[in-house]
Amino acid sequence: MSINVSGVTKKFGDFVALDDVTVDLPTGQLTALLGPSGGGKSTLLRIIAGLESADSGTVTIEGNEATHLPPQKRNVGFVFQHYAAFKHMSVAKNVAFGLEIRKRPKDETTRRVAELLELVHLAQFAHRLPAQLSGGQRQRMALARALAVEPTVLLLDEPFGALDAKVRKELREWLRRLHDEVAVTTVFVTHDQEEALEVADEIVVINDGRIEQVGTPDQLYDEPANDFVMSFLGPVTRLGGTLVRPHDIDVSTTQEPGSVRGTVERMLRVGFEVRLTVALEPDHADAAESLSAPTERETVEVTVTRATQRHLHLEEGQQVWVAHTEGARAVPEQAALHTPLASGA
Ligand SMILES: Nc1ncnc2c1ncn2[C@@H]1O[C@H](COP(=O)(O)OP(=O)(O)OP(=O)(O)O)[C@@H](O)[C@H]1O
Repeated sequence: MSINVSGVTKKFGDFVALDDVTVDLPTGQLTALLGPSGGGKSTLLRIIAGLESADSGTVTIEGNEATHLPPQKRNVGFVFQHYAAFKHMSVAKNVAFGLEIRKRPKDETTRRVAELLELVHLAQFAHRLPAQLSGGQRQRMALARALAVEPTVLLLDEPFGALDAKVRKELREWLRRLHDEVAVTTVFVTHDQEEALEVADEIVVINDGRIEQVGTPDQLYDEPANDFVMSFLGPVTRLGGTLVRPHDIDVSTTQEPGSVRGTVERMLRVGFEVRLTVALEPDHADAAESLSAPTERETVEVTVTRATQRHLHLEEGQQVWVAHTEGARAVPEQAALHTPLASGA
């Protein structure tokens, strides 16, 4: 195990930012720390980097006890959301900086910088100033600079967070390819579930200073440990006291065993899929209650393909029956959900 965090607690005054966190981050992999804002992701990353110290617990990097080592002795590379480049130095000089202060031979530095600029596809911009680069190019320069000193571990704190959606998407595909080429153990912070699912080998879900689940993207998506992880990783809806993904619900125009009757209230076509909002028939108990206090009908979100919609001739106002698909992942609904349901996210 490359990075081992054991029993780490961090408080800011009375506020517990990390609560007895233990996790192993595997060597050579790309791991995402994923969770909502304020959950403690950056604090954990900064403790691994040595930029913040834990109140208790230990950090080991490649078998070396690092808990009390200063950042420069941990051999980690770090990239922040807003990268502070040396404004008056060329891109090549910025990348060379770490090698020069380590007094590496000049020809070695020149060769290494050329290699790195090639790797991050900035070779043609070597002599530009950072201000003459786009935001995405600047972040690639930041990565080259962090990689220059051959860190054991690369730590990225929302590296693409300040960029627009299109560039962000390009850069995360690029990061995945870069990691496949360089294979340095990389940990990156993100609050974007799509980014984590698309890029990471392993995801650590952090919420309220605690780890909710650790697993591969498939494990987290298919076998969420609890309602929080399930809601955070993709759209969910409620049916029969459980949380279920909208595409894990079958729609039928005839009654099937165990199905619930409802009416298609809204139908929205989004690309290749069709999203239905089905208002469920209240059961007898609810119906009796609603006589005294009329309440809104319970609705369930269902996603079907265009082919299914056409085949069943589904339209608004139509009566349908809904049921969990066989083998659907359904997590019992808890009294209080940690986050609002993210339907259609
Ligand atoms: N230096 C500090 N002093 C006081 N509170 C802090 C400090 N740093 C972080 N916190 C608090 O600790 C909690 C966790 O912060 P952290 O930055 O680790 O969260 P995060 O999951 O990275 O969130 P975000 O995605 O918004 O960056 C937050 O509530 C934050 O306000």
